[in-house]
Amino acid sequence: MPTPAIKICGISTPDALDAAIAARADYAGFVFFARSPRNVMPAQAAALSARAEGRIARVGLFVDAGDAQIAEALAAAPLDVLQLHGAETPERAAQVRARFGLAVWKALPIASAADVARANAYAGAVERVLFDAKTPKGALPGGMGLSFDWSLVAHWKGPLAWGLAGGLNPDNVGEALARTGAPLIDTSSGVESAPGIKDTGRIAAFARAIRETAAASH
Ligand SMILES: O=C(O)c1ccccc1NCC(=O)[C@H](O)[C@H](O)COP(=O)(O)O
Repeated sequence: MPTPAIKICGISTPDALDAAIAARADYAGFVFFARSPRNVMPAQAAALSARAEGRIARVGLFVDAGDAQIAEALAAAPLDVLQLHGAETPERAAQVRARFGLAVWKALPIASAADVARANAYAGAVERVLFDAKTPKGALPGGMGLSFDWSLVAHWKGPLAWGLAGGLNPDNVGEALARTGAPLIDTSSGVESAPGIKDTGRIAAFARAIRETAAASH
């Protein structure tokens, strides 16, 4: 199995960003959502974006954001990908892609096969879907350390690129990769010591576990 792309989400400090780069992660996620313990303010995002430029791709995460909020973030911090993590429809996602001219990823909350099937509607509207765990009503829509039944997306052959998220950490990511063959793996709380506090050792261990699993499959 090829080594999947690795995304470390919820980065809010230079140390965490440097750890993701040192671990050879492909994507660093910055959360623009006020309720999140990982929320970054525009000035903070600007510094992180500049530090990341040319070293790791920058993903901005938004939850049901209007154009004005996304434009404000982009004015402060150039981004390479916009990740939509709310209830955005395929039409809204396509609108965001056209308006900002950036790759768009749509996160989908998964608890059943019907949830996975919803991904098909995003073909042509976004570059990638990210299968994540469904979180309880009223809770944050991501970054909760919850996983879902990986067999629902095992070796998914849909009409667009995809990724796996939700409750992944250095201890379980090898099994998740072996069981799903996901081409992109995303984590946030699984590489933290407390909500919003990234642990550089866990970031390194996460990437190592992924590479060891991929290498062992050859
Ligand atoms: O991380 C957050 O605080 C967050 C807040 C609101 C929407 C999404 C959020 N995170 C999304 C991510 O990309 C996470 O990496 C993904 O949900 C997996 O999180 P975790 O289960 O903690 O690894």
